[in-house]
Amino acid sequence: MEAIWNFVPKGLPVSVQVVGATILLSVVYSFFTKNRPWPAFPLISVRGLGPRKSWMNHGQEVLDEGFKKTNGRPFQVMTGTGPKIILPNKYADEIRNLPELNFPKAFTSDFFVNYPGFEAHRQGLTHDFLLRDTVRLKLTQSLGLVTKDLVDETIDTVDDVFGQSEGWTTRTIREDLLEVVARVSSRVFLGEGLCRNRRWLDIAKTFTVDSFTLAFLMRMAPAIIRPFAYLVLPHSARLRKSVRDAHTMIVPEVKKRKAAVDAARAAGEKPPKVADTLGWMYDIAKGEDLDFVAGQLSLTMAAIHTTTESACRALLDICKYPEIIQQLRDEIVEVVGREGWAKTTLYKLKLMDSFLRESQRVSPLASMSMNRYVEKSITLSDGLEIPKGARIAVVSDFANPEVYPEPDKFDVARFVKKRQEPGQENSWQFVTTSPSALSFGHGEHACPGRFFASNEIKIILCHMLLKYDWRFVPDQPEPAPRIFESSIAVRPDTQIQARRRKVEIDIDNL
Ligand code: HEM
Repeated sequence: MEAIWNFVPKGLPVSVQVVGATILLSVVYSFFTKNRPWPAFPLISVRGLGPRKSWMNHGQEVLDEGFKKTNGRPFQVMTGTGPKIILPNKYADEIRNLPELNFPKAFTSDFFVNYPGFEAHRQGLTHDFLLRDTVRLKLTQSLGLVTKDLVDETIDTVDDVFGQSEGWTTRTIREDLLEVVARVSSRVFLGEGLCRNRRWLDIAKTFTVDSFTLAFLMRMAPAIIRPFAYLVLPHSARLRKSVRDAHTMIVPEVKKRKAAVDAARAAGEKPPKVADTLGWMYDIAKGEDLDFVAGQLSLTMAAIHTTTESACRALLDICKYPEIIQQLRDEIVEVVGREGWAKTTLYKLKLMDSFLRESQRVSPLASMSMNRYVEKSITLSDGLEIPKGARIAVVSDFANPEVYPEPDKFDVARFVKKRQEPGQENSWQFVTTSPSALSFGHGEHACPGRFFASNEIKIILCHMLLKYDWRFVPDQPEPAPRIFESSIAVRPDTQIQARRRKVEIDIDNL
């Protein structure tokens, strides 16, 4: 130590010494924490940029280039938080249930879980069962029970958001659908009171975007200046306020439920039946004192923007292929008109189901899925070794002509036809995952909320298609998506037009 001080010029002010020491420590820290690429996998970059910038700004091009360069072999990309190994789609089935692969840890470093505001992400990492089991064991088992709530809230919300005008009005469609989905989902997540609470709806709508944007911007910054970036970026203050406000609203609800359950137990009675995720989460926690606010924010994050994106793309596809709308309306009038909102109605909307799957195939939310963290080195059946500590993802295969003949064509009935083949009835539903359909992931961690999302989108679309005509804004170019890393998103300023129409059936009173 004394030897180091011998290099420091005599008489240097202490403040300068401190600054110097900080810079030196930063360089040493960056050197040791720099995420190095894995030696056995080619690292891909494009357009003469570094690998990190290439991935952040031209993710899709990097994936195309990677497979071209390696002739379809695995390669790696450099994300803002280290390398990620990209596997070709053929590995999807083989890795889907491997116990060596961890789902939540794949996102730990992407979301800075130790910073205030990222509690929901931390919750997913430390108690991932809470969300998964609440959705899988409670919500999905209660889909029949919650249909009425979904329908009631959709009726009010769609009218509130899109109005009664019989002339064409221009809508910023992503924002509008986000409001609809936030309200309809919150009805089932938090009950009738909070689902219309303006502050909760703002949180439900902004929390995901703020946390993803903040994490993205922090990933762009070199590791050493991330703490400063966190302090100055406005998203972090908004995120912390959202968490505080969510506490104020949700904690009293949790206490109410806890009191009701405790009172019933004390009286030797069965706890009251609940039909919202807050109550279900409390059940799943089995007395463990978990952070239910983070749990709700986590649920909101998993559910609302994904569902909004899918509904939005479906509507854009209706504008792009206007001949579809009459076919979909005919089915709604026939099935919903005949059966109302019976338990099997949504299952019987087979053209709508096929349409949603085709929409997701042609415009997926991301060009890869199945993000996992490798906890223990694995060797796959063809000898491919994936090292412990690596993060991996599998590339989607939505344009494979062997699975999807004429893959460039939008065929609204593609999956109705597939389901009519012998033994294929259940293999091609919107919610069925497979290596060639990774929009909901695949295997043990495939999205447990997809059954709920499917019902919710169908109910919302039934109302929007019967009550309104839809079209692109005349003379405006077709809205292009926004691409970053591997995500493909509808631009927030995307506009289309709506016009109220006469309904064929009284869909509000079935
Ligand atoms: C169309 C809408 C949705 C899409 C496209 C979607 C997509 C996904 C994807 C790609 C995954 C990762 C799967 C994997 O890597 O294998 C996932 C996981 C998850 N999703 Fe969804 N999701 C949607 C809606 C929902 C909804 C509505 C909920 C809750 C009600 C939900 C809850 C979850 C949960 C809890 C996980 C984590 C599963 C685990 O920990 O094993 N999702 N989702």
